[in-house]
Amino acid sequence: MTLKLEDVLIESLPYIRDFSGSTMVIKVGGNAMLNPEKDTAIMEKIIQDIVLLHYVGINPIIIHGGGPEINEKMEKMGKQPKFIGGLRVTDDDTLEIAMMVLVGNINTKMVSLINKHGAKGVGLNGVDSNLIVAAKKKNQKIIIDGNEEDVDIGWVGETEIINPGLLRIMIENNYIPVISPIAIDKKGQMLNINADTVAGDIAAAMGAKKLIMMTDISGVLRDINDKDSRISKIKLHEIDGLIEDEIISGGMIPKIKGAEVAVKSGVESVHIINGSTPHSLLLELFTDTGVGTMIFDEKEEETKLIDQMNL
Ligand SMILES: Nc1ncnc2c1ncn2[C@@H]1O[C@H](COP(=O)(O)OP(=O)(O)O)[C@@H](O)[C@H]1O
Ligand SMILES: CC(=O)N[C@@H](CCC(=O)OP(=O)(O)O)C(=O)O
Repeated sequence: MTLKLEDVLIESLPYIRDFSGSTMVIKVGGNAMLNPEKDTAIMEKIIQDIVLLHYVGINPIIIHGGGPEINEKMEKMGKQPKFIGGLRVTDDDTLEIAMMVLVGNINTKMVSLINKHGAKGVGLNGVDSNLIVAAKKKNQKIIIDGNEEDVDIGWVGETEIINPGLLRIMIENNYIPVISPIAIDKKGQMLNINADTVAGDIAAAMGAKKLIMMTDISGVLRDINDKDSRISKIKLHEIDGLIEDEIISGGMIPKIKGAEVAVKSGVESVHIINGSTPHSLLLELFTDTGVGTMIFDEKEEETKLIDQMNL
């Protein structure tokens, strides 16, 4: 059945009413926004949707990734990308490349698209006004040839403090902040930090209503080889089991952990959706059809239901 435009608009009304005035953190993954042809068509569609959110009264904060672009640049420079637990092993050169790609390239492109569509974008990274203060991540234990070894993964950050003052000023003044996942430590050393981790931390610090993570897959799959096995809802207490049973692996680990941090801090729900499906963000937020995986705290849901019954 094709819905008429007026039906679609009316269906969105309760959502717009509920979301207007709230802050939403939107994490746009590198895989979601760049198609293999490297044109900016998908990125532009995502940005159009975000500008629309802005004009219906939502305060969007964008965190972007760029993993595949960093891989490509590294390979061009003769370096082999390496990941441990979903995090990039980052030596001096890799940090330079990551900053070049994230801050210099992707961030600027996204801001220019926001401006093109009539809103005011501002590019930031964790160094600006000490937005993301991090510490170098401790050595990671991994199994090599059956033996447990301690591996230094280099200039990778683990969030210590988020200073959201600058973000609040921007939102109050109608700017859309676009944040690259580069952090700074207390001695002034730059650190590469996973964009999902940053998104979870910023959503928590800003008391966001929702965190939306846009990736290249329709959500968390029970079987990674079966695209019809999407888990539509994950409760907070189910997360550890999904990691232990290795249902969730690789790049999905920092995503679900970022989601956990956000929900534990009071963010209503986190949604993992396929950003390369055009306008999936609008479908997820403004229609009755959920398109991805929603992560939430069942205890909060129960309290909300009881509150509604007592009204
Ligand atoms: N259970 C799972 N369901 C879905 N994707 C998974 C799962 N486990 C691992 N993944 C992997 O996580 C990837 C998404 O993470 P990542 O590549 O880091 O994306 P992004 O660049 O959008 O952050 C998927 O493409 C998939 O390969
Ligand atoms: C430490 C670490 O892994 N940093 C990430 C930062 C970019 C990122 O997170 O990009 P996606 O969202 O596209 O995966 C990296 O170097 O790839």
